[in-house]
Amino acid sequence: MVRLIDVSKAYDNGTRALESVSLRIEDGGFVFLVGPSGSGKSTIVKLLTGEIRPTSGRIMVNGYNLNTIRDGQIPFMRRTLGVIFQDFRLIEKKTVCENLTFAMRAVGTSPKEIRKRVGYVLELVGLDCKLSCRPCELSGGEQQRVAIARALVNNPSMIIADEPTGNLDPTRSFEIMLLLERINALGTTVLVVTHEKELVNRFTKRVVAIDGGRVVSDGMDGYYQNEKI
Ligand SMILES: Nc1ncnc2c1ncn2[C@@H]1O[C@H](COP(=O)(O)OP(=O)(O)OP(=O)(O)O)[C@@H](O)[C@H]1O
Repeated sequence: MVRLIDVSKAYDNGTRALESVSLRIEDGGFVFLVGPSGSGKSTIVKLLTGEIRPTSGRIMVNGYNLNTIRDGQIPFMRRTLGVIFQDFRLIEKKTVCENLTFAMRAVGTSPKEIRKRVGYVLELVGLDCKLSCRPCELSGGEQQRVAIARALVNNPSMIIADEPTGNLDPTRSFEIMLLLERINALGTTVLVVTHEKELVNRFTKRVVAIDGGRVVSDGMDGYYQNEKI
């Protein structure tokens, strides 16, 4: 479970990125986080991953209190999260299989478990036939599916997808959202940051909208309630 309680963030140059944000995402939830450019979406993601600390307020992520967490515990907290970015961030010189294996070796998984899990996640994202390809041999949508598979290999409780469809055409974007919906149905909590209004409107999901660093709406309607956003 994720909780932000009255969280504010001012950067070193004085920019007030978030003002008293409170947000709760239950285990197994699916949430779209939407808002215009500069509204504070990435700041929320960075706070959740422990990349930055809040100026005030409390943050809990999957059982870790980020206000009191020791530096040595941050890698363990991060293992509860799988993060996906707009630009995929795959290792270009490695094959699909090696990209996934690398992420699992980094946390000390046994070779037997790696083989089993890599096969499972690649089948889940529909890329089991591409395991020997390098990223440059794949389409944008396929590369994003590899990035999703990599985020899933270590079995995180939650996937955070930061503009996962920003580089994809509408059909591929919809397929990626369907895949994230399927992953959510299998039990993983999903937070998707996006500005793609049409895409959000195709799903009936909780939509949290932020503007000027504040939560301006939070509802299950599956559409932007605030026309300005
Ligand atoms: N490292 C930083 N130092 C100073 N100000 C920052 C920093 N990072 C972000 N900001 C400012 O904080 C505010 C929120 O930025 P943030 O990146 O969270 O917005 P966003 O909603 O993710 O925007 P976008 O959709 O364009 O990525 C903006 O005013 C931005 O200029």
